[in-house]
Amino acid sequence: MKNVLTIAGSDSSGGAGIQADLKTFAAHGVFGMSVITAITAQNTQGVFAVQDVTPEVIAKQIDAIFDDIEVAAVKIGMVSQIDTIKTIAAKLQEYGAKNVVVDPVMVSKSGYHLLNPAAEAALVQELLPLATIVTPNIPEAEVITQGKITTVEEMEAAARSIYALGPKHVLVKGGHLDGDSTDVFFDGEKYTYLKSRRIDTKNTHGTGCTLSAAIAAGLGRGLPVDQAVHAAKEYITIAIEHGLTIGKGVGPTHHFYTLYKKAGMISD
Ligand SMILES: Nc1ncnc2c1ncn2[C@@H]1O[C@H](COP(=O)(O)OP(=O)(O)OP(=O)(O)O)[C@@H](O)[C@H]1O
Ligand SMILES: Cc1ncc(CO)c(N)n1
Repeated sequence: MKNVLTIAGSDSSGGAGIQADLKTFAAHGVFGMSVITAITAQNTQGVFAVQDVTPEVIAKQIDAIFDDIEVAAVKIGMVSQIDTIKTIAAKLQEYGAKNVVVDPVMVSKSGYHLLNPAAEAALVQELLPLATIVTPNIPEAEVITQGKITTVEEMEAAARSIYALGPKHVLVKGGHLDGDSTDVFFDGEKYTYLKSRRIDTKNTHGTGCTLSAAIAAGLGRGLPVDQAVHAAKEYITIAIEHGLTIGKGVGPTHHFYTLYKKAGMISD
């Protein structure tokens, strides 16, 4: 089995962050490991508090893993602060981490700043050059490129200018545009479009985390980047289709629908 690491924040309600990533890894048959960057008090209705983990303890968690265990891929999610970002970047370089997926998490669906706005430039400068692939949603791509994105053509232009910042591949996610949910993938030469019809649901908590974790799982299992991205898009689409009405707000997606169905554990 391949070992895949998530470096991200904890979501107490289990729909996003570390918890979504580990469920996604389990559903993909890879062994999941975690470095927790921050603890959030969060549920389907909002984020109520955040405690950042110190850079020293983040560095120790990374050392504990890389000193002992082969890491096939790394996914980076919520990184909170400039010092957190610098610590992660230095450690990943020290250990020569491969197959690095950067999900540039900035603001939660409920509007909470999970990344200190003052740390946006550090995320771009320190983490994007280390990324095998970076997966911004539209608002994140707007911050990175400092421009407005309202069409697929503007997503293409954004993917190209984000590519110029150093990542080997870019996936601009279209979940925030109206109409079909088309993601734009750019490998430095050509664009590929990952289309899915828009699923009419409120249960989309953690979709971005899940997609990036699924890409990391695919890379860890040895898939080429484009195949890992396509497989991850199929996975997130099924997970959204069978999203769970848990809590009073934006519920989580279903990580194990296909597996449970095959095992005869669910009938619908
Ligand atoms: N209603 C929907 N129907 C179909 N696909 C969707 C829907 N919403 C999001 N997606 C898909 O889910 C994936 C995640 O995209 P999205 O833009 O929602 O990420 P995000 O905003 O980073 O998520 P998060 O809130 O977890 O940060 C993309 O592949 C997107 O196309
Ligand atoms: C901890 C955490 N990471 C990422 C997200 C995605 O928005 C979230 N809601 N919470």
